[in-house]
Amino acid sequence: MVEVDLNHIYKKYEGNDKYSVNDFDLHIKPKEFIVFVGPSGCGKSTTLRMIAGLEDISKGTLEIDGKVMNDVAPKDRNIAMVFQNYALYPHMTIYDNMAFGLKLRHYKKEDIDKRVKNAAKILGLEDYLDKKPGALSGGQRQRVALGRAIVRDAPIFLMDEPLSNLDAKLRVSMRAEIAKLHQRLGTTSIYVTHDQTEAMTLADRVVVMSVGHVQQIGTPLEVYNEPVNQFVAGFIGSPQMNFFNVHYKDGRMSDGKGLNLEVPEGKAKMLEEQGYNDKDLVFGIRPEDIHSEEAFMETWPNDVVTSKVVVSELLGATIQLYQEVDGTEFVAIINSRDFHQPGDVVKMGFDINKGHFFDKDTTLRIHN
Ligand SMILES: Nc1ncnc2c1ncn2[C@@H]1O[C@H](COP(=O)(O)OP(=O)(O)OP(=O)(O)O)[C@@H](O)[C@H]1O
Repeated sequence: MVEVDLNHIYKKYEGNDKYSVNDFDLHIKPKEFIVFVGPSGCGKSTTLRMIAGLEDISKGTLEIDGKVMNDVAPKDRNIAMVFQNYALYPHMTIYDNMAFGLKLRHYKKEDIDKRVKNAAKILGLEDYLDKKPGALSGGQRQRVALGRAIVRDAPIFLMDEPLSNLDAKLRVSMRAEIAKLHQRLGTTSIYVTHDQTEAMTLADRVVVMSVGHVQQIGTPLEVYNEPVNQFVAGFIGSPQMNFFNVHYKDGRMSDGKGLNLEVPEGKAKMLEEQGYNDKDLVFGIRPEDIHSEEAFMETWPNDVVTSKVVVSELLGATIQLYQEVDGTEFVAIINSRDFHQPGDVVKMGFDINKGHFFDKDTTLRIHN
């Protein structure tokens, strides 16, 4: 199995005055599943394409198993890539589509046959080998595209938004198939997506990017529970974390309107020790850390907010309750037993200990 090193990599496209990728520094361990995630234009595809050799690296080095690859041609990097628009040949059968890359590389006929049939078995495509892509569903076509990568037996898989052309339901099932495939083959994989759910469910480690810069690298739980800054906190998680502009003073925070809450001792001490007493801050709390249970509100009576329901989305076991307090909106995920209609006035308990404070200027998370 193969490791990949991106050492302080930069990319500037010809004609642009700014770098599209800045100081990308990452060591990818053998068998790791890495996901680059971030909004459109953040530089994730560019980074992937530099690894594949489809774009030049402006500065820094790319190493595969300790060998510098910057000037090695894409075909000699031993990398298999799956694209968003599967790029299948419409006039060829599924068998020939999967065999094509191997034929170009002059593999023996028997070897090709063995590899294609094995990949078809892994992907449940055995009954479709004689068909043309036009006869297949979107999900099946995407499987063929994966099959083309599998037959190569390449030690590195690169995937650029491979599921984004599929409908929502198919995306979820293909996501699970990709996870299973990775468990089975153990190929070092790099996957690009703008969908944080895909990133969280597939990755061993996530690289969160924004406007050409890596914001945080960590396991899905690390980036969820310990975001380095407000961008990561807001980007990872759905619905997204609620943010409030508050003023903190002597164990309380207030937004100057309907929000005036007690800050538990530990958090208050942390803020004061770092010089944040009597300062403006951003407070962030995830929807699942806002509670409707009486017992919670009795325990923390000074962290209860009275709000008005704006939208109530019933998801089954839970409801996403969008609410408003003096013009400030927030969302809570609560048990659907506590169902409420728009217009209802409700009380919600904020679990401040689970929340995060961010420096207003640097946007960095304040922590011990
Ligand atoms: N061929 C190119 N020439 C000039 N600039 C480019 C080129 N390709 C990408 N860029 C610029 O580089 C930046 C990063 O683009 P990139 O495609 O890597 O982002 P991305 O995160 O993959 O976004 P998306 O999900 O929209 O593809 C963007 O500002 C884009 O305009």
